[in-house]
Amino acid sequence: MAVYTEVPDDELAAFVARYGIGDLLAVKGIAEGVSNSNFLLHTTQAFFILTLYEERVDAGDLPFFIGLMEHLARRGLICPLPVKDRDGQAVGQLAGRPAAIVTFLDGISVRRPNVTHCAEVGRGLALLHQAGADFGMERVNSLAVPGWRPLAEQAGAAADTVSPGLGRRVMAEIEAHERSWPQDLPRGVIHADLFPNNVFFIKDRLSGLIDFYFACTDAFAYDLAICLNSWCFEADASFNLTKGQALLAGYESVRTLTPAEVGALPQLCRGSALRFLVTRLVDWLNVPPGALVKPLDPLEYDRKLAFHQRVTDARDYGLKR
Ligand SMILES: Nc1ncnc2c1ncn2[C@@H]1O[C@H](COP(=O)(O)OP(=O)(O)O)[C@@H](O)[C@H]1O
Ligand SMILES: N[C@@H](CCOP(=O)(O)O)C(=O)O
Repeated sequence: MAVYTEVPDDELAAFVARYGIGDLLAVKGIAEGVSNSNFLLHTTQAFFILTLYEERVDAGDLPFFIGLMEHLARRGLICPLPVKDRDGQAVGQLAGRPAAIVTFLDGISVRRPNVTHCAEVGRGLALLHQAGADFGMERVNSLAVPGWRPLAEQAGAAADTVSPGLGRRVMAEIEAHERSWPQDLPRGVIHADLFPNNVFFIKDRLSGLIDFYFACTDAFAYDLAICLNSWCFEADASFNLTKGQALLAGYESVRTLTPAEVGALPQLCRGSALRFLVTRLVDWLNVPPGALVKPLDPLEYDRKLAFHQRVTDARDYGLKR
């Protein structure tokens, strides 16, 4: 359960009162998520989500995240809308942390996506890329290639306690990407963490996207690679080509990939598997004492990486050309 920060009742009541969202009827810590502390608020008006931003989120980035959700909502994308307090501010301080309240989205996330879900998320991702096109702000991706080595170094020799030889495998992979990461691909606002837990469905139709706290300015095809990794593998680490085909076709029903993006896709998939391998590895080795959180398995991404290392052509992911 991701609740790192406990909030005293009186502080919470005073915080909520600033937002004019009715009186608090109930509050529950939310079990899902690993990055921030999230609470479901039930007030006399509606349900809301309260997020306390934890260490991984730089407070200086909050105007980008908040502004992005407002922008995407204006462009018709269904995503949480930050609520403003009586001074017109979306971000306040609660229990010593920056905190915000956003609207609650209906729908449920799926644990085992089917082919229809994959097609829907591909289409949704492309719509997000389009909707972000005229968002005026930029944010550097702090978890792009230059961010991987410091994380691997932080894990250090302890990586091999998770799996023998893991530290060496990760370093070799980082060096390969540092030498040859594709440049000049079409770029713009990307979600950068559009995993199944961050996408809601109602009856197999995508109903909303959440968790924009890794969003940044980077290559669109890298975002697509993150989705291929998180939506199209089976539990036994085999890649499901039908799901890959559906996800890519869903994406291209809105935005056609350029030849450069198609050519780069295998390396982008490899790199994005590595990105989640290294962040999970560091989290696995550093669970904060007392935090109610279950770290995610880094080796799931080690197995996915092994698959990508054998791929040479975007057709291996289901691209039809
Ligand atoms: N706007 C929202 N509407 C409905 N549920 C939400 C919303 N935001 C978050 N949640 C719930 O909270 C969980 C954790 O949120 P998430 O943003 O993924 O946290 P984290 O930033 O820790 O990853 C989600 O899986 C979902 O169940
Ligand atoms: N999606 C990442 C972890 C980030 O978790 P979230 O709860 O912020 O979506 C992973 O699977 O490693």
